[in-house]
Amino acid sequence: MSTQDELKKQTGYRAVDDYVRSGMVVGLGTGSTAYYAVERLGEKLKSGELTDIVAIPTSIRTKEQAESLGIPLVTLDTHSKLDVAIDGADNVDPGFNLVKGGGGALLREKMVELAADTFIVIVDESKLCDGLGPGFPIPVEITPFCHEHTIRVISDLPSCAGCKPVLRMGSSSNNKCDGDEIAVTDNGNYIVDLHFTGNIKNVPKMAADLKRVCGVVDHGIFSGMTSAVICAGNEGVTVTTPQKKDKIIFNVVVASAVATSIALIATAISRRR
Ligand SMILES: O=C[C@H](O)[C@H](O)[C@H](O)COP(=O)(O)O
Repeated sequence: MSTQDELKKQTGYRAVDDYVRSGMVVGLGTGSTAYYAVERLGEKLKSGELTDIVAIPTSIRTKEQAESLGIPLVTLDTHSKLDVAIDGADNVDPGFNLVKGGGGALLREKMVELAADTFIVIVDESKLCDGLGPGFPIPVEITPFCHEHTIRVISDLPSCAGCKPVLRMGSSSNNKCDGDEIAVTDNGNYIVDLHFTGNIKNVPKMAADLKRVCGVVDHGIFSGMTSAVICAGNEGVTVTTPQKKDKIIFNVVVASAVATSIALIATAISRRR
């Protein structure tokens, strides 16, 4: 197993160990990192450490893996609310915005993960970035009908200015666009990968603009959804939550406000003397 796979395994196992309890409805992500969370869940069900679990897979690949491990599966049609969903990501920025869909599963992932009370993102440290855009192209799932027109409409959006749209070829589960055939998602759609050379200036605006294009089914920007990021690196595994980060920022702001006030009072006192 490569070092990167070892890190992926650490995050996948940690997510199941920390966040999955007996009796839960669990969303199963897609990709080489989520693979290990599914593996761990199967292992714990088999050993009896976890019982009474049902899971919702986010792709045909994950469904097949879960079935092979004997994990009981349901769908959003019968279970509209999940306790927890665990999935990888292609990029994570400091504001917990994600790029997903490198494996072509973004639509089912977003549907399932939006329905979860807690959404745990599992990544190795190579996925962390300063800003979305240059690190990984933004996948957009579009209908096959007149897809060239839809791609033109997307590239004409002011919020997508400067992006290079590339229709995904070959397998939907890589963003390399190799192969002679257009890649088709589990939902029968195409994917266009938007390549940016610099950081996207206004991620929420771009996400909203993309969503409004008729012909776009959904996009791979997942904002405001993350409950925690479990990240494995050479230094170990860290768990970061938006609340924890806000608290740190708040503490820094309060500390600097207190320091400024003390300095002002000290200056005022020394002037009086
Ligand atoms: O469509 C695929 C998903 O969004 C994956 O979660 C994402 O591409 C990360 O996959 P991996 O863990 O294989 O890097």
